[in-house]
Amino acid sequence: MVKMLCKAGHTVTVLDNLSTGFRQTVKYGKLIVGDLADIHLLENLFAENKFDGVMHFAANSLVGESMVNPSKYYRNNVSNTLNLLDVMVRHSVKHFIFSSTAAIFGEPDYVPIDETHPKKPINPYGFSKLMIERILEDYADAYGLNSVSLRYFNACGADPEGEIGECHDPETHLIPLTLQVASGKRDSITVFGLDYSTDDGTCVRDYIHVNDLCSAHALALDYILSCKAQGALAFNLGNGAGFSVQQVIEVVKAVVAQDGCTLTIKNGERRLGDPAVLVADSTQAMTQMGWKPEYVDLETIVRHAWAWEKKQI
Ligand SMILES: NC(=O)c1ccc[n+]([C@@H]2O[C@H](COP(=O)([O-])OP(=O)(O)OC[C@H]3O[C@@H](n4cnc5c(N)ncnc54)[C@H](O)[C@@H]3O)[C@@H](O)[C@H]2O)c1
Ligand SMILES: O=c1ccn([C@@H]2O[C@H](COP(=O)(O)OP(=O)(O)O[C@H]3O[C@H](CO)[C@H](O)[C@H](O)[C@H]3O)[C@@H](O)[C@H]2O)c(=O)[nH]1
Repeated sequence: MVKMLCKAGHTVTVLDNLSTGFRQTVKYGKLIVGDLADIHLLENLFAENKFDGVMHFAANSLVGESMVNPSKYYRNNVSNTLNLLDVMVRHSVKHFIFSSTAAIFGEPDYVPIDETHPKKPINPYGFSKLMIERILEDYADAYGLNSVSLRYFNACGADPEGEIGECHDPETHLIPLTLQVASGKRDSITVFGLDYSTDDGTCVRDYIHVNDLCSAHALALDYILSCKAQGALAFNLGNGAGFSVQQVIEVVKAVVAQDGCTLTIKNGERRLGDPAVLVADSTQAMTQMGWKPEYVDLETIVRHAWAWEKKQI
């Protein structure tokens, strides 16, 4: 995102406590190492800079961890976000783009999931994000803070130029985990459940390229900066097409085979809390903001992620 903004001529300041992030990935813009819990730091930062808007990605985002340590999730994702929102209000910075998630919907009543779908999270992570969406509605009414919440489905891929890519520890996501098997970092990939009511029995997800998420953020910021829309908006972001776990693994297998790499695949039990199908209806983001995902082809997404993974070996 920072790369895209800087290339578009913006001046960007990054605030990150490096709890799960990495100094070396901030190749563009200025990095300030600090925590959103530090209100004095935030006050000084906003006093010293005249920001047009804020994009808020910082969060803890491991669903399983949120079940056993909800305090961490409500403190960081809700309380620390409130610190940020309040300092914005005090300094009259009125444009906010928020990283939300498909997890706010919980077990879907229907797919594809549009913005009017009931919001019934099934874990503290999802609740923490939904709480901020709710808070943003009140902050729009009371303080005139304009915001766009972007609910990502399964974020994946990597910088198409190969400069920046995904690096989580622990890694829990299907595509990077499968690629780590191909690169030799892991022994095998386990398919979590083959008894779902889907065509091949494995879960279906909507895989959306990180650069398409970034282009949606850039459009969202333009959208509220240009005063085309006000208030607290929210859009679902996905490719609109679902792929099963087995389909993803097949695509990965074909991509890595070109480098002579292979996969060891194991069948396992269902992972707790995994809905069978999560697919987004992104019509609103397209019609209202003019968003159009560019990297819709799963093979392209996997190729970009594989190019990044190969650089990590
Ligand atoms: N990766 C996905 O599939 C996905 C899907 C839906 C939503 N999201 C959301 O997108 C955002 C980014 O996700 P990601 O996968 O890049 O996660 P990530 O953990 O790689 O990035 C989060 C960043 O926030 C920083 N951070 C966390 N708490 C902080 C604090 N208190 N102060 C300052 N910095 C702090 C971390 O150091 C890290 O650099 C998150 O809000 C996440 O909930 C991600
Ligand atoms: O080793 C693995 C890892 C994952 N999976 C399966 O692959 C699919 C995708 O799993 P991911 O963990 O890659 O992604 P999720 O769709 O479960 O989670 C994503 O969407 C969630 C919202 O539902 C949250 O936002 C979360 O942060 C985000 O990564 C799931 O069916 C999962 O069961 C496996 O079979 N084996």
